[in-house]
Amino acid sequence: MSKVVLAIGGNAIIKEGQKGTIEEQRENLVESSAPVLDLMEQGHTVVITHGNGPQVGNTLIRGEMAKSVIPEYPLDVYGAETQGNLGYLIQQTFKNKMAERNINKTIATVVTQSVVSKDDSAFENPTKPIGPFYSKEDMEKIVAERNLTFVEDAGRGYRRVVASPKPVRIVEKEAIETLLNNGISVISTGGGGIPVIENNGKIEGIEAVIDKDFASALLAADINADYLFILTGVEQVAINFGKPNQENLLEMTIDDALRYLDEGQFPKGSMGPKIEAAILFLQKGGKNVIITSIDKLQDAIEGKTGTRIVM
Ligand SMILES: Nc1ncnc2c1ncn2[C@@H]1O[C@H](COP(=O)(O)OP(=O)(O)O)[C@@H](O)[C@H]1O
Ligand SMILES: NC(=O)OP(=O)(O)O
Repeated sequence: MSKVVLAIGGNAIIKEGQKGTIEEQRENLVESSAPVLDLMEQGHTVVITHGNGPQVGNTLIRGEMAKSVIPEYPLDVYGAETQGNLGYLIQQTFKNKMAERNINKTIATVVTQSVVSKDDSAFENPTKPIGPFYSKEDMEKIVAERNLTFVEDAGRGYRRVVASPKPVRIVEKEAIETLLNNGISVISTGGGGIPVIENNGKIEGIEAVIDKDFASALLAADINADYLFILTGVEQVAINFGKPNQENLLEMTIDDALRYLDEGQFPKGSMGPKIEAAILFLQKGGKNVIITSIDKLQDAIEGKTGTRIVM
């Protein structure tokens, strides 16, 4: 049986147009659980990683709005909060659904740190969209008052951006492997892992939000996963996305992917990092990497849909 890493987008847990209540997130996770449980039932070893873009942005706003009453925390600590919060929601929702289906397995969350380089140029050039989507008008009001950077995010509105350095090492890799080797399903590397740097032999947090697709690719390669699934809001990657001549792709070579990236087919804040993460996994020796939506997981594993990136 295969070892499968499933990277679930933060935007699948808080969907477009939703406010992000706990009820909404639980409901979205219930919906997401069935295809994952199918894989567990088939005997695959499952690692769930997840995004936190909407959630960490919301937590940041909560901290900023409450700062006259209670201390603000740095962004890495807010990232840790989202790992706990989402890990809890995922493990509880999935465990309840597993009980309904008599799947007798343990599922547990690992608070995960990802080492980044303090010299990463991303610290000078924020690109990671987090938090809610704003209209142009609302975004301009915020920018007039505060020195924040926003980008237009894949036609869905404007979002605040923060630094997103590349992960270079997953600190808790051995703990994750030990759990998997003992039959425990793992939720880890949430939000790409809590960003930390190495300083004189010690690790310490740094303010950023890591792209969960890069961190998932790194983890998947490190634990020799057979499959990396990057699960998002679309069934397939497309060229000319959203245009009348949109063409969905079942397979794409690395060369094609690099050419399309150059042409701007895959935006930096949304599909771009997923394609780059898929390439990273293959370059690190990974074999199967597929981008699809969670409801199409089974069809994608059978090669019927999704977009498979190949050497
Ligand atoms: N070329 C493309 N093909 C398919 N989807 C695209 C493309 N370009 C942009 N997108 C958009 O990017 C989204 C995925 O990015 P995002 O929502 O940020 O990811 P996540 O699911 O990790 O939160 C898709 O749901 C789609 O709306
Ligand atoms: N951290 C991260 O990549 O989150 P999203 O997938 O929600 O953008």
